[in-house]
Amino acid sequence: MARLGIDRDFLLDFARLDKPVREKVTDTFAKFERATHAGVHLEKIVNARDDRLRTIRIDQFWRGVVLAPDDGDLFTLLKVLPHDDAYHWAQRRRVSVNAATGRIEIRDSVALDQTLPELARWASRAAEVRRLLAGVDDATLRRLGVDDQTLAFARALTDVAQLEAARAFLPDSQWSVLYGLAAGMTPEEVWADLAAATSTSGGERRPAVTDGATAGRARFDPDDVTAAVRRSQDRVVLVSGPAELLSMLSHPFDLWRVFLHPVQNKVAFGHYRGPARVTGGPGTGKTVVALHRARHLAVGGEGPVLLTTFTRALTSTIEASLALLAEEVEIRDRITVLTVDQVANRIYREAHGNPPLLAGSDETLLWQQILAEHGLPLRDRFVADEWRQVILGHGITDIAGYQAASRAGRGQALTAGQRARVWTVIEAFQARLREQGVVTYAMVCAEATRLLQAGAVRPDLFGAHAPRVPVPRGGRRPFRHVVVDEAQDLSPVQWRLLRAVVGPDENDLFLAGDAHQRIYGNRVTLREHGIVVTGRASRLTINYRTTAEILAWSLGMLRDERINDLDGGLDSIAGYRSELRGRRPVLVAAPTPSDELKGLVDVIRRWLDEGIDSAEIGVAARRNTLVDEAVAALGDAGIIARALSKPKLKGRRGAAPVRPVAVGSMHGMKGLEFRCLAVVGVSEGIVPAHGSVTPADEDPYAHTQDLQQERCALFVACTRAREQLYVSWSGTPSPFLAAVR
Ligand SMILES: Nc1ncnc2c1ncn2[C@@H]1O[C@H](COP(=O)(O)OP(=O)(O)OP(=O)(O)O)[C@@H](O)[C@H]1O
Repeated sequence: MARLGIDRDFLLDFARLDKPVREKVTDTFAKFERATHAGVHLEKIVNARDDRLRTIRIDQFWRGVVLAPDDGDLFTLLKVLPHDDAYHWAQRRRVSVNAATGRIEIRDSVALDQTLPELARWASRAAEVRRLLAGVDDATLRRLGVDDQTLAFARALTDVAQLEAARAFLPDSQWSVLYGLAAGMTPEEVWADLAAATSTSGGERRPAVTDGATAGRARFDPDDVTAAVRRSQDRVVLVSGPAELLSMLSHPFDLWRVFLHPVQNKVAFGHYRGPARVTGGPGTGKTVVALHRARHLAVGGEGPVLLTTFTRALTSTIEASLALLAEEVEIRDRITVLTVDQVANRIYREAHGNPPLLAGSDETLLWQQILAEHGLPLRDRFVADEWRQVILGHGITDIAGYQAASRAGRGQALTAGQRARVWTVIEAFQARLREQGVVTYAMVCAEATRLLQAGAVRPDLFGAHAPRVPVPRGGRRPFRHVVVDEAQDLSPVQWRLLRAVVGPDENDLFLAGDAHQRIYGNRVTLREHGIVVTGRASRLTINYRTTAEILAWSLGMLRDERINDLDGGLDSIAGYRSELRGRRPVLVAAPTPSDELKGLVDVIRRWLDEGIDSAEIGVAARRNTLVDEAVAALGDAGIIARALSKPKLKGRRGAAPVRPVAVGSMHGMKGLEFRCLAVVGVSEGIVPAHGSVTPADEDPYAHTQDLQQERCALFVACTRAREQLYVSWSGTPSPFLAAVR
């Protein structure tokens, strides 16, 4: 049966139209979809480079451009433009099937033909200039899907700026191949991005990039455009009916809902025989993948899905995105979105009532008091972490267990004698908590884990979503699947809880995270908690959020850091890239803090004058006092701003909603993004924050880890910017800026 496909570019055009035109477009294509194209008139285009391109009338002024292959099986909406532009666009374009991926690609054939001679002339005149892709031979380019016309163009390139300018007319995936190679990626790395596409599209075997046996042999029918469209999940979505069409057209800006990169697609919809993990730099779409994964598992209907992370601010952004992705009530109801602490709390409450929680500051005081009483020359933070990370984190209940425990990632070694003394202090601490009748968050988590392991938790505690499989492997648990976002910041005790909340089974745990964005002091080796992802780990490398300029600058801050992953190895920033271009970050030194705030007001005013919506502007600072000062300075200048930690501002009844500039701590920025972002107070003594770094002479290991955490917090803040980043300080700049100033 004939079907309708929507191309990514069509949706982007549609998003930019005025509402009345959008309504007409929606009407036209809803009719088109209902009539299954019979009786709908598609206009041929005179002088077209590709006669499979047609136009469709929307009204007197607007036209849609449709790819209508000869077999009439699949119609793809490519563009929606004013009448003359639509014809002009379609006349110049040629559709082809990429030889490496089998997906469709569209090029501006006329522009390519016109640019090539000039480029070749320039290249031959500048004979001493090295050709951009001199290091890559033709056979490799062909294996990566570069065809004759693009190859000729690629050979004439001498500068990456020429390639950037050619983005508008080269076929998409071939452009990405050339750009990746020009940026220093190896053919194998470029291939890895492409190869994933084909393993999700019908299971055709893909040869390695170096596989000489298949070189030059066509693997996909170059004329079968319909098959190519079906393989192109990253740019065309096939509509399953009018409801899906309307849903897509009602959220045209949210491309992530429908178009996934082949690697994202493969990871989100994969079948895993156990826990799986996806890593990737900032903005590579890990949250997007986690959301699609959760929906996919919910659609699978094997049982309830927990989608979890570590803060409430993150769960609220996840909730909002999930509302867009899982619109069907039945599917949405199968997904529970809660922080790990909320899950623990609910389990604890069910068994024991509300936990009498000890405030964090009181916990610190108690540790200090007990350490003083026992005369143990260790820092309170060290012993508190030892208790949380090692003892509660491994469910240790006696001294023998502690003596035998792995302390991987804890730094300072402890002899058996020292461990015995630490154990005594910890016992005294726990006894004091019992006397006072209070518990800490970590204890709530540990107790919830114990209850789960003892089978003492009702399987329907989080909702009555009876699993289709009556008793899953590993016994009844509240969830059949768990999807974790921002996995790098969970603590060992939280991992134990998550391991216990879902039975060991296929597709049980799915983790998304980035060790470079670890902003809390948790060091975890997942294997120790029964979560083994070996053979089921993937990495995303393309940043969809931030421009290449902002990304490269931010990555510069982490270049020499040794970042531990979640499995005892090291993570790397190699290969993260963005294909978006923009302005370089602006760095501003102010003589005094008040001058710095004046500079902040000026830059925000400039952004507002440029037409940036105030809600798309953010300000980040390390200290909460600086957050308050920034809100006040903006307020005094007549710019409405809100501290993220404070309740939302309410407008007057009937008035337009208030859209304040968001001001938050670097930690509070996690999970957010802004078109324009100012990071202020990046001065010595503030970044890294004074009290947050253990002095090197007290504990060199903790010192290094604390510094890294602070550096990561600045990195997280800066990578929230999509288009413009402004970084300022007063007095001496932060030492973290030394590498990038
Ligand atoms: N396939 C896609 N198509 C369009 N936009 C995408 C795609 N994938 C991700 N994005 C967009 O990129 C931005 C970053 O995505 P997301 O928040 O999922 O990344 P992340 O890896 O979780 O980032 P971080 O680790 O920095 O929090 C979002 O605006 C998202 O909508």
